[in-house]
Amino acid sequence: MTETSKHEWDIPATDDSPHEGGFRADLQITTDRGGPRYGEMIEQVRSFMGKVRYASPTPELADEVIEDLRKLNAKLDTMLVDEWTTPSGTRIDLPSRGNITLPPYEVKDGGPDGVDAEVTFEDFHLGGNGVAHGGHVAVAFDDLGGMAAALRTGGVARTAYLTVNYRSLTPLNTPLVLKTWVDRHDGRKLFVKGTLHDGDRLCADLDSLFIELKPGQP
Ligand SMILES: CCCCCCCC/C=C\CCCCCCCC(=O)SCCNC(=O)CCNC(=O)[C@H](O)C(C)(C)COP(=O)(O)OP(=O)(O)OC[C@H]1O[C@@H](n2cnc3c(N)ncnc32)[C@H](O)[C@@H]1OP(=O)(O)O
Repeated sequence: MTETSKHEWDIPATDDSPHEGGFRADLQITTDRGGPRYGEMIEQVRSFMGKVRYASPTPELADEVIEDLRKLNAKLDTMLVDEWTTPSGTRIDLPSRGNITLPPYEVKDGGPDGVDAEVTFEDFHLGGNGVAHGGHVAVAFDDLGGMAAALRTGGVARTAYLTVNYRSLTPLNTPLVLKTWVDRHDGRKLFVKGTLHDGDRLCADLDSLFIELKPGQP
């Protein structure tokens, strides 16, 4: 981990903020980390990952891309912080909170009754035959199911099981409606259901259990 603090939006990692269990209790939700163009940077990376999925470079082009990527990786090496202070995952103004490991989604409505989001699986999320990889569908359900649980309890929960039923093919590059809601809440157990629709067509549905973490639980 390297430290830099050249800009007001650089928040360096420190050792004095204790790790309190699996998720940090004082997880900050911010819109300024990473600067005003962080979202654009994430978009470029997403677009690059999608192209890599389909690109068949000549050996010469592969050489060039490797060189360019080395330079880019070296740039990012100068500004790495820990997972609690990276903008990725806390920028609620950006799709998927700026978290590149999630398919991009926008929360249209969210509260104790559930979450209503629009998700788009992109070229990067290709499984085969032009449609989304089932694992990426599960990732979207995990995050937005976890969000429904978090918004119900006011604290972060962890996935105990996640069952996804794939009912029909999930298209790429199409805005889809993903809904999650707490079907039953029993002590620390939150039984979360969800659906993913392409228009009227059901692509997949979710049956899951999230467990509310105890204070300090790793
Ligand atoms: C502060 C701000 C708040 C607002 C924020 C709003 C914005 C929020 C935004 C964004 C949210 C982001 C959301 C992200 C979501 C992602 C979540 C993940 O992907 S998590 C990673 C994958 N999951 C794991 O790695 C788990 C590994 N497993 C464990 O850690 C444990 O097994 C755990 C925590 C799940 C349970 O362990 P135990 O020791 O705490 O609890 P025990 O006693 O075992 O279970 C409690 C009850 O649940 C049942 N249970 C547990 N696992 C079960 C299972 N698999 N099937 C059925 N029942 C199970 C047990 O039988 C027990 O039930 P009985 O109380 O006795 O009735």
